[in-house]
Amino acid sequence: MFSTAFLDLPPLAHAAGAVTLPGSKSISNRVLLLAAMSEGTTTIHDLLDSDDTRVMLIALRTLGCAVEQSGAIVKITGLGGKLPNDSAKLFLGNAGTAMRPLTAALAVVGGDFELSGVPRMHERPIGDLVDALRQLGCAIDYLGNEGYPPLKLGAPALQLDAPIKVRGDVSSQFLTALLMALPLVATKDIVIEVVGELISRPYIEITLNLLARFGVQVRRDDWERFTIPAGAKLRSPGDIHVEADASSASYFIALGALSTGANGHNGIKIQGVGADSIQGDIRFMEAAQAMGAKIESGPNWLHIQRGAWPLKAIDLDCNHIPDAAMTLAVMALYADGTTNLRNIASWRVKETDRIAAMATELRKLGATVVEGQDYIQVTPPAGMAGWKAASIHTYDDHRVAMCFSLAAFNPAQVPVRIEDPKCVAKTFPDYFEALFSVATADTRNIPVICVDGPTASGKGTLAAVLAEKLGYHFLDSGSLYRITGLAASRADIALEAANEAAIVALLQSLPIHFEGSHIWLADEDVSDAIRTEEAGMNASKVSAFPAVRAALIDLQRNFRKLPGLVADGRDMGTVIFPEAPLKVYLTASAACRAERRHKQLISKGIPATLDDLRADLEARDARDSSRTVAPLKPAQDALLLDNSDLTVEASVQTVLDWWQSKQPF
Ligand SMILES: Nc1ncnc2c1ncn2[C@@H]1O[C@H](COP(=O)(O)OP(=O)(O)OP(=O)(O)O)[C@@H](O)[C@H]1O
Ligand SMILES: Nc1ccn([C@H]2C[C@H](O)[C@@H](COP(=O)(O)O)O2)c(=O)n1
Repeated sequence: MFSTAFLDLPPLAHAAGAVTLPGSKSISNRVLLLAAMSEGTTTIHDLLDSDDTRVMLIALRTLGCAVEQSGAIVKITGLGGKLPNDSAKLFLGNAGTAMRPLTAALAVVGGDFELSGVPRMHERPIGDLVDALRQLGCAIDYLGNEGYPPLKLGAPALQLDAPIKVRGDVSSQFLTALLMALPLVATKDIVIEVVGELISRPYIEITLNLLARFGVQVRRDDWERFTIPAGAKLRSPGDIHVEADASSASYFIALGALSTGANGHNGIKIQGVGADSIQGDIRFMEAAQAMGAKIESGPNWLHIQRGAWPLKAIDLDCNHIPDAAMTLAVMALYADGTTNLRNIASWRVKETDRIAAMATELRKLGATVVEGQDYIQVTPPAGMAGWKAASIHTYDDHRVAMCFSLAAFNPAQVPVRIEDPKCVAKTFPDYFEALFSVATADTRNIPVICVDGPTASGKGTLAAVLAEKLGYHFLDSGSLYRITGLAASRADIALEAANEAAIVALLQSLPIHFEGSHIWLADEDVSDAIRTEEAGMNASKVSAFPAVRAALIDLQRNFRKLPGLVADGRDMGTVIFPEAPLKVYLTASAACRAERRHKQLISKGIPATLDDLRADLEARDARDSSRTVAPLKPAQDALLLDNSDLTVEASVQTVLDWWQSKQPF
């Protein structure tokens, strides 16, 4: 997951390949609650691991439910509707799929409970559910604003005779919550009557479908009256598999519709969900097809290719696909006219006011947007010149972050900044990794920051922090020369010009691989072995051989991958990435560098003297600067930074400021 303050997406060119999507949030949290409240043990496969499922799991454990987790398999020992802990405070983050159903289940079972969430959760209405539960005799008080969480629940005095009326036109989660809770107390037939037109019906279908899997057949009369039969009991189905999330699939369906192929592949294959999914958002497929996507489907998979181009503008009632419809609003940027998405009032009470958020952010990109209480109309930017690079505010809303990533395919090739990318953790923590696994950019558009300079100037330290802050890959090019020197020494090959060809042959056979900050040679972690002063000097010697340098060029350039790269070394800016948009030449006085290296070695328990270290590093710099090929020197367009009197933090901030000054947002 990208936990950076922002993630800059360079203009993306193509996309092709396969993605396996995480489990559905709606199914995951429903299954967790049903499993916890049922009799028997349920083994849940492919459960979504995200913020919203995590708060549900914590809540269930707090209530005394036994939960065993091993990877994507979770085993729940059901409580059969009886809670070992009937007094608890539950924090439910911003998970509507936890807050609403848990409120209903705990209110009917009874106890002393407090349910709260993040500030936005306390702005999301729950009054209609509370009103319905109070009709049943549940004891519920508001601890903050009337109609909103946090809530306090007490012991109920249940009256099950009269039909329970619940509004269906604000959120279908209220009805879902009642449907899942009432089997816990169904000593007689319990009737629920929906007041107002029921929105988001497909989510109710998921609920009914899953209740049936847990042994409860709800009788439905149209979409107005639901009866939980007397004697209904939740019983574990044993094993249950969670489908991949159809709302998450919408981004990759859109991607297939937008992009041309790459690497000899055409289209996007989505694994884990097919056209016969029980999730309502799968009908996003139809909307995407109406806009031009070509879609094939099989058991648990979809394959999407670009069809009509530009996409066709549509006018659609999106009530049945409220979440996935946000993706249509971004696809509308690539359409041949104005797209009108109607009947989406529920967007206003989701993670944020999604109509306002989408309108604001689409306008930043150059679109013309008209918004109403329950609709949004999007007209694409006028021609290439109409597109603007934009920093997209994401409102702590995962779907805003994910759908706006698609704007990076704009024909004007302007970059898009996604603020707070970690908000995708709500449903799809590795969304951007999945995107980068299928998307490609023109290599020249993938940003590289080069940090070159003499020994112990702090290049590695600076470059690693920059990479972490920007979410970029990191290339420690010196490590490649160090490994080469180490391997040659171990093979008893003297580091002399006469052995250049033998050293290159050895280098080409080396099974080097990188894992985070660790470097492996076959199955040996050589991260420490290559860090000695001797290894540094040996690296300097082998790095003077032109054939060794040539053999390492492609390997280094292959580090230039989405979303970007920070590379440190001696010739990053002059030879390996000469067209990099930012080149930093980092220096510090020899005395200062010797002192830093001295401290570094002493702190690792390695004995060293200051004078020897200074002599060594000056000898190394002299060799590195005087060699014939790719000598150490600043690139002509490098910015010089002497950090003798700067802290690491100050150096990092200086370079980040330089980087920001080059961005269009
Ligand atoms: N601005 C700074 N102020 C103080 N100490 C620093 C600064 N930058 C780096 N250091 C420290 O200096 C030491 C050497 O830094 P680092 O290993 O990053 O240098 P380098 O240029 O990558 O070295 P080499 O070329 O040998 O790989 C480290 O202990 C690091 O913490
Ligand atoms: N791009 C590079 C990186 C490193 N080298 C050589 C010269 C250095 O003395 C040696 C070790 O580098 P370090 O790990 O200390 O950064 O490797 C080079 O020639 N070109």
